[in-house]
Amino acid sequence: MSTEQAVIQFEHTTKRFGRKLAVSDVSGSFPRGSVVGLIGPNGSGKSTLLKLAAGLIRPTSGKVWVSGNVVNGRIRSGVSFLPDTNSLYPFYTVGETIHYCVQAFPDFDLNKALKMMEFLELSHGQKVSHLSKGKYSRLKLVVTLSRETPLVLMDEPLSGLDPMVRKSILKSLIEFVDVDWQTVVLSTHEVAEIEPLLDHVALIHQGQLKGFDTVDNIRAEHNTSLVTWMEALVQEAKEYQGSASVSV
Ligand SMILES: Nc1ncnc2c1ncn2[C@@H]1O[C@H](COP(=O)(O)OP(=O)(O)OP(=O)(O)O)[C@@H](O)[C@H]1O
Repeated sequence: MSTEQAVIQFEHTTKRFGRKLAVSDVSGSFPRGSVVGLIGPNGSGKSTLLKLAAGLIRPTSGKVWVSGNVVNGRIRSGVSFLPDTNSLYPFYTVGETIHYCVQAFPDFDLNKALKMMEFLELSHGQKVSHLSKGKYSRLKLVVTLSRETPLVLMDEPLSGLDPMVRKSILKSLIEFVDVDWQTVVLSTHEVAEIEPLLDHVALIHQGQLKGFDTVDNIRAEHNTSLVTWMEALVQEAKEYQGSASVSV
């Protein structure tokens, strides 16, 4: 895939935290205009890959390209990032948070935010520190998805949302994304729940990219669900490691 077609490109990207190898020699491209699911077991390196693409951390070696430019530091424009931590100012109200975003991000679409807030039943006067976990997660989604950026990165966007509603919430919010020019990459453990929303899926295991394909191909060629595809590849990787460790 050429750099023009790819919105994110990893080129032998490695990230170490001290002695811990979090991402190991990942090479691959994520295409423009799709919804990509980053899946893998706990601690496999999903968050680290997203942070590398957002420029929040730097690779130990190798490169990361976003929209054709090498990532050298935090990207303020062109990328909207939803972290898996509590990232909102607790002393603001919901309305003040939105106002802050309008000031901070020239690409913030206020009309979109207001529509999402209405749909998600968020009231302007509520203080962020008083929001329930679910409402807090909803506000994070509004803040992230209201930005008109070519790349939207979301780390565990379903966390904190009530299992009864999270699928319908995410489905409705993804409809606010214009896949003609925007790409969404989201990490999740809830593979089965989000399968219908995804165009592509990338499987990360022990810091390595073990699989990348369209969801349609996985269903057609492997005649299986994403969960089964993921489990088979993880098992294969474990068996390979087992056989490699006994060979001399
Ligand atoms: N700042 C850090 N310092 C030390 N180790 C880290 C740091 N961040 C991540 N790691 C380690 O790197 C590995 C990959 O972590 P990462 O958070 O990227 O995985 P993940 O797939 O997002 O996990 P989860 O699904 O549990 O959120 C883990 O072993 C983790 O403990």
